[in-house]
Amino acid sequence: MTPVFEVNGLKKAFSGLAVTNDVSLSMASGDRVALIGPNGAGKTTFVNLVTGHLRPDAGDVRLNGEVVTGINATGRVRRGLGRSFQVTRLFQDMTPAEHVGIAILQRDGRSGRMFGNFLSMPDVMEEATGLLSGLGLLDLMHRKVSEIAYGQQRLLEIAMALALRPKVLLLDEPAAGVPQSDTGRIERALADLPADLAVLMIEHDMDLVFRFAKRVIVLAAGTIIFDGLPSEVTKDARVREAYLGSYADASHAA
Ligand SMILES: Nc1ncnc2c1ncn2[C@@H]1O[C@H](COP(=O)(O)OP(=O)(O)OP(=O)(O)O)[C@@H](O)[C@H]1O
Repeated sequence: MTPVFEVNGLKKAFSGLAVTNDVSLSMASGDRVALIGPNGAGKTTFVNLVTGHLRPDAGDVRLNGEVVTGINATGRVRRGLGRSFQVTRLFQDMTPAEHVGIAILQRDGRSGRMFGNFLSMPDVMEEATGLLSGLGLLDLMHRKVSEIAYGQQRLLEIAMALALRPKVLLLDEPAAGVPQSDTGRIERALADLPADLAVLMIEHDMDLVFRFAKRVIVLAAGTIIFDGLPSEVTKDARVREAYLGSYADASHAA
């Protein structure tokens, strides 16, 4: 079966320093993969190469078998690549309903002149309501973003990414900055993501990684040093040395 997402021999250097160093991996529909690694390992650079926000020096990115390396970020979104952002990029004066509504219109190529009255479009609002309801945001859908909690803003980002009906979803630290009391909501949202969606999550919180991922990829100094089962990652000598030593030595060690 053709992988839904694949990168081959991806390379990127900044000022001669290899930040992505011959990275290859593939994912199938329904995969739940965590990408971890120490600060500066190159995780964000990798995501930017995949989304089309950075151009690789070598290698290619494929979606559903199609090489998209020469296609811009918008074209990749149209081909099924979704992304939520590490830093919140929401408009404080707009509501969740408006954010998701705009994402739906963009997906359908109906943006532009229709922005003004889409809140009165039954099909758009029905879909937006369903998405926001699925993420526990129904009661807040007509409140301003500035009035809702940070954890709920992160959920809204996921709702917007899902509105684009991705086949592959990149989640950049979905729980970062969310108070402990609200991380349960994020975890539930992750558990409820569509079963056939391939999800690649960058995350530092290892407890969340172990609850979410069926496969863990470890990046260190731009190179994949481990790609395998969560139960194996804490036992791997290179991973322990590069990243997980203290975690693996704690009671979580498998
Ligand atoms: N545009 C750039 N120009 C020069 N160097 C860069 C650029 N972007 C990233 N780097 C460098 O590349 C390396 C990897 O950075 P990157 O942000 O991809 O790592 P990361 O694994 O996402 O780190 P973190 O977990 O801290 O977010 C770092 O040394 C960083 O300083």
